[in-house]
Amino acid sequence: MADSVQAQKLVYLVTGGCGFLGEHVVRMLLQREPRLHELRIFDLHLGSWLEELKTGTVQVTAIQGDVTQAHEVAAATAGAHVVIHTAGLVDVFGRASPKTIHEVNVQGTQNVIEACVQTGTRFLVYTSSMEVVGPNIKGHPFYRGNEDTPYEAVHRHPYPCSKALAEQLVLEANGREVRGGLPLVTCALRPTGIYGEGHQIMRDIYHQGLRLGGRLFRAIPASVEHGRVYVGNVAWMHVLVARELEQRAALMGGQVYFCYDKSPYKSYEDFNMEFLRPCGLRLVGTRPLLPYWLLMLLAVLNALLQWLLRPLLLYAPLLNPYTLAVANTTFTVSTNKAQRHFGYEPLFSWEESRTRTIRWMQAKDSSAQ
Ligand SMILES: NC(=O)c1ccc[n+]([C@@H]2O[C@H](COP(=O)([O-])OP(=O)(O)OC[C@H]3O[C@@H](n4cnc5c(N)ncnc54)[C@H](O)[C@@H]3O)[C@@H](O)[C@H]2O)c1
Ligand SMILES: CC(C)[C@@H](O)CC[C@@H](C)[C@H]1CC[C@H]2[C@@H]3[C@H](O)C=C4C[C@@H](O)CC[C@]4(C)[C@H]3CC[C@]12C
Repeated sequence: MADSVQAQKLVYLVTGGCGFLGEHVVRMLLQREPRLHELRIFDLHLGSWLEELKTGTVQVTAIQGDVTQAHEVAAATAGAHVVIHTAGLVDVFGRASPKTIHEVNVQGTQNVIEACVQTGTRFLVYTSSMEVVGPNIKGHPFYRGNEDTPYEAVHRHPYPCSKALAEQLVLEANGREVRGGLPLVTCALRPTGIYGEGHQIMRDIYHQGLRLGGRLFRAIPASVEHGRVYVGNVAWMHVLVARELEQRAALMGGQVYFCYDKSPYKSYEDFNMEFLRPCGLRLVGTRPLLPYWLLMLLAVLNALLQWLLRPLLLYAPLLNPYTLAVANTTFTVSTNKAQRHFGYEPLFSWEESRTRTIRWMQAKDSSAQ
């Protein structure tokens, strides 16, 4: 793309562009992709903040649409040079049915692939997830592994199953002929737990702490490492991959890359306290206050309550059997494949990532008061 773009201006499509990660990808493209002519933002729910983006030199086109509707995806894709597909149902709390999760994450991704083939779009970057790999249903730890580390990736939960299927579709589509006779070039990025400005789960945990008098009670051993990556660095990796995919198609096409940066290896709870402590919360206990079996019993009761209440209301607490198992299983990555293949270096240091996230939390806190 580097050769051809000097003459032509690029059209990008970002699906899920109004989501937590999607918004950062959109803003990063506008800031750091000088060859952009048009940026199409496709989402089921368009944000009002999109209006502020329409004052620049890049044509910003907001498209309200559903990835499960093939014709809507095809219409949004027609004429695009690159598709960054972040749209998805990120649900591990039982809010959506397994069927809906599959329709959005798997069929939606298939629709994006077919749209690229039918309309002649040659470059597709898919936002996959660490959960394609693990933690698996056996609770096997993945300790500072990389893209080549052997690991039994067996899943039962609808979300990781859907992400694994979607990723497989994307990678298998690499090399397919698109309209015009050239090959489709695809790759998949696997973020670990993303944090940063706009992270709803962090906001939920903060509000849970406020309801408990400024305290959170340790449920996970501090020794259980959970990989986290700053949203700005994940967005940057998406922009970089999209830029390099044509020039390095032979190397990058059909590849997966973990998203990583210099965020420290900590337990999920201890990592969150990096941002919640400056907001006045404290984590009670140097080790879990309740034994794992009792936590699992509470998690199962939450799942039962969710099922019983479903006809009346949506009860979707953070603690359920799946979230407890994931939080309780070490899963961290240590890799430099993205650096080796396309020169990725984190754009934001750990200190910058932490400061930005704290500022966002505190701004949210003050606006909520
Ligand atoms: N948040 C994380 O920690 C994390 C980690 C790894 C991977 N991911 C992946 O990153 C992507 C974005 O995740 P996120 O955390 O920003 O989630 P999010 O829910 O904030 O954003 C998803 C976006 O997709 C849109 N969307 C959902 N269904 C749609 C549909 N049918 N048609 C069109 N748009 C639809 C939503 O409206 C939303 O704007 C997902 O594919 C997710 O699997 C997220
Ligand atoms: C109630 C306690 C046990 C509390 O510690 C639960 C935390 C739990 C809600 C999170 C622990 C690990 C998180 C997941 C992980 O960061 C990676 C993910 C992959 C991504 O594709 C989607 C989000 C997620 C599944 C993320 C969701 C929240 C946790 C399960």
